[in-house]
Amino acid sequence: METPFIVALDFPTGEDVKAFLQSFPRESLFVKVGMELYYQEGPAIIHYLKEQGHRIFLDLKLHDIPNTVKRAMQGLARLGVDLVNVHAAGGTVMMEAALEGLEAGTPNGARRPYCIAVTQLTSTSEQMLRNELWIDRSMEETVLHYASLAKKSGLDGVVCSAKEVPLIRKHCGEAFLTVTPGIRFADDEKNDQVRVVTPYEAKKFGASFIVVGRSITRAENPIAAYERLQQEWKGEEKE
Ligand SMILES: O=c1ccn([C@@H]2O[C@H](COP(=O)(O)O)[C@@H](O)[C@H]2O)c(=O)[nH]1
Repeated sequence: METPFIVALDFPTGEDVKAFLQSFPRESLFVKVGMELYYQEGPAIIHYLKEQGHRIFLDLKLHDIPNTVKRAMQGLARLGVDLVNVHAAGGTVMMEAALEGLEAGTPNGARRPYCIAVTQLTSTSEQMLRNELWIDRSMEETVLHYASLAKKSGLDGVVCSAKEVPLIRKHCGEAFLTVTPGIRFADDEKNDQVRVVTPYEAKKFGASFIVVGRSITRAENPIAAYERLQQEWKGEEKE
């Protein structure tokens, strides 16, 4: 899945996506389709993006009883996306069922989509963890525990903040994928994100992939923002 940059296509319609992608006429991107877009456009948007040569992270964060997740994953595997996910909070039996569904649904000769688990959303703070979710552990301990459950279930990696990557790498190994949203340039608004890092910091923490939405999609010049991302990843942080 070579490029480390995943562009979150958080748009309400396929037409908006097409208009946005016109800025990148010659680029084969790694894009993320989330709930906003998929719930409106369904499989058609996946077929369109595949035809255009883009790689796809279908970010639907499945979290349900094991049988439901297994059957849903069986259908998603047929779409031919590269990466899908679940919530680790669904537990190991649910995560194992997700993999079984993906394996059953992957067409002969194709590679099954990578499957990763959300540890804790990057919009969650340690205070929310304790006061709302009643998880009486630090953010790092909680994220590491959920990552360990994902690894034990056979998943390929996790969604986490880049801040937690060094700890996860140490315990789950270098091959375990860390896909990290909550990315902002130093001069950006955080919006609803809490555990935020810059692209430069994410690289230093060792993230496998960074997921970038509004910093590119809502930029005045998305191409310039994408190029800035590439520069920062190479180690050149803008002052
Ligand atoms: O913990 C998570 C899991 C998923 N996301 C998704 O990533 C993008 C981030 O968008 P920005 O505009 O760069 O904030 C968005 O699609 C989320 O659904 C996440 O942010 N955190």
